[in-house]
Amino acid sequence: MTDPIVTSGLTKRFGRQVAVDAIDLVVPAGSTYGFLGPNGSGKTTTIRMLLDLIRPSAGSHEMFGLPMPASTRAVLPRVGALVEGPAFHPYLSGRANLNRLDAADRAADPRTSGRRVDSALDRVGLLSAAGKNFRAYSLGMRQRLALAAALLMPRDLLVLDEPTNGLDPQGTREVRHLIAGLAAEGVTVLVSSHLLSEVQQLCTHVGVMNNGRLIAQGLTGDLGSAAVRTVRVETDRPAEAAAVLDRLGLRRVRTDAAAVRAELDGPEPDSTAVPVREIVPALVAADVPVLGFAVDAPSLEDVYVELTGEGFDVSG
Ligand SMILES: Nc1ncnc2c1ncn2[C@@H]1O[C@H](COP(=O)(O)OP(=O)(O)OP(=O)(O)O)[C@@H](O)[C@H]1O
Repeated sequence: MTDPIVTSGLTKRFGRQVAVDAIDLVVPAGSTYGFLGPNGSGKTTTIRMLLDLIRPSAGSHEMFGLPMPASTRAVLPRVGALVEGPAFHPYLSGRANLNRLDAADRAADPRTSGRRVDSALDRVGLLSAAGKNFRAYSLGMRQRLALAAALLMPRDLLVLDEPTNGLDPQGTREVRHLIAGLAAEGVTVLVSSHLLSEVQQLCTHVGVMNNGRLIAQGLTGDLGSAAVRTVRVETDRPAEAAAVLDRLGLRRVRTDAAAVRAELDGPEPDSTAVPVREIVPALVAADVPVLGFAVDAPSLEDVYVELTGEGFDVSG
């Protein structure tokens, strides 16, 4: 199957600032692709270029194998998008707002409009609040309505920019569930997020943006295993422990008051990696008291921090 999104050197400059810097993004068919990165890293700008809301400064992209923006009219009906929310009318109900949007879609059959609108409202859990005025909606309800708007027609690809922004934990879980359900139906989903835990739970693939560049991309599981494992030795003699780890050939040995940490292996499978089982005996042989010992497998968070040098808001 053709990949729904393939970009080549896609670039956007605002004046002198390079917001998106020559990225080669590949969103495979059937994937749930988590587009991760800190605020300002270029995710929204990328999404806006993909949807032809702004024109790239350089590079190109294809969607479903068709060149963009030349094929916008053929491609966009296959794409549901949640980007900066559609303009909802504040004095109309949620349902009336969707009715308007549905009526404006030339591909939508007016005879089945009511059914489409109700089913979209139901999917996002807004059916019972459908009659309320939009302006009485909470931020979370507005976000759900925007999602419902993206789901009015069946889509091959959904592009969701921070869909859980403004949602409470319950709402976040529901949106995650909804996305998982759509993915299970075969819809490809590109979802941007600064929430690592969200991406880890939901996405088959991950791309990490930093300073406008796509610095990593691949299967969610592979990204974690590409990073190094670390060893942590708790001891009241950290300097001596550090000397032992150093001698064994561990990398980036660093100490604090009560522990020593070091890297066990490099990013690639490495035949020169130090066997874990040799570490504690070597410490004991050097008379270093070992009060605790752990090998930490890297999480996606470690990879992210390693790649971007930034902390991550994992709690949301
Ligand atoms: N229309 C614009 N004019 C000038 N600069 C812009 C414009 N849109 C975005 N930028 C800049 O481009 C950079 C990338 O912004 P973008 O919104 O794509 O990041 P992001 O990763 O989506 O972050 P966020 O999660 O905060 O939306 C930022 O430095 C931003 O200030």
